[in-house]
Amino acid sequence: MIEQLRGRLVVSCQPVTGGAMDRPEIVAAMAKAALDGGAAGLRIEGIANLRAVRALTDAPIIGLVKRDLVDSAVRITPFAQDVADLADAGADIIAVDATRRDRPEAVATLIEAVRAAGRLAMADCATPEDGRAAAAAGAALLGSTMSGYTDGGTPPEGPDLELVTALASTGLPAIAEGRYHRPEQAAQAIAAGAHAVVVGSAITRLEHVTGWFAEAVGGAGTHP
Ligand SMILES: CC(=O)N[C@H](C=O)[C@@H](O)[C@H](O)[C@H](O)COP(=O)(O)O
Repeated sequence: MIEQLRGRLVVSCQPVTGGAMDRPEIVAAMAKAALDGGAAGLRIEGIANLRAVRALTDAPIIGLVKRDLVDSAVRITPFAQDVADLADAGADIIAVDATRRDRPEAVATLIEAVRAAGRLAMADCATPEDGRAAAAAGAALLGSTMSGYTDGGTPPEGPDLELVTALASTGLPAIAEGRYHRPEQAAQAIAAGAHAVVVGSAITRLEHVTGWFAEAVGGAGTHP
């Protein structure tokens, strides 16, 4: 499963929440189009979306659930029950937030739940320390997913290639993810030691990509 992703592109098919594309059948169509375009794997949020995509491909799927909790800023797969639901819906790899922030369930508990379900744990990290802790807890892959999103400020413009290199130095496969908006940035990630690159917004968030162009010519959309 991990070998299938070596040096390849993973497309995250996560529509803007509540947007026009936010329907399982559309997520499934985006996933099929991404595979047809050369993606080796997919990253899919939500149980209904995951079931719709699983029904049409055997390609590796990274599954996650996002929750907006009142007492924690952690959003990605915060509960062991989410892990069980994702495994049941057919995720091959299960992504969990691996940042060291206040959270309802410990990172180690979530990784253990992934392993108990017979799946591979992807630790979504913000720092090299997150990666080292997740590796010690049994994660199979380390992602740079959370870099730039944990301090409440505006994230930087570009991706965090330094973190990719740091995560790769643990010896586990490092997944470059977060703000890869151009093909040359994805290629740089592989050169920096990434095992695979996840691209989301630039491929599957039509509102975002449209907004980049609309802003450039002086307009504004209704979605962020
Ligand atoms: C921080 C967070 O919650 N990231 C999420 C993780 O699944 C998604 O919203 C991102 O779209 C994904 O990481 C891909 O990144 P980008 O869309 O920048 O290519």
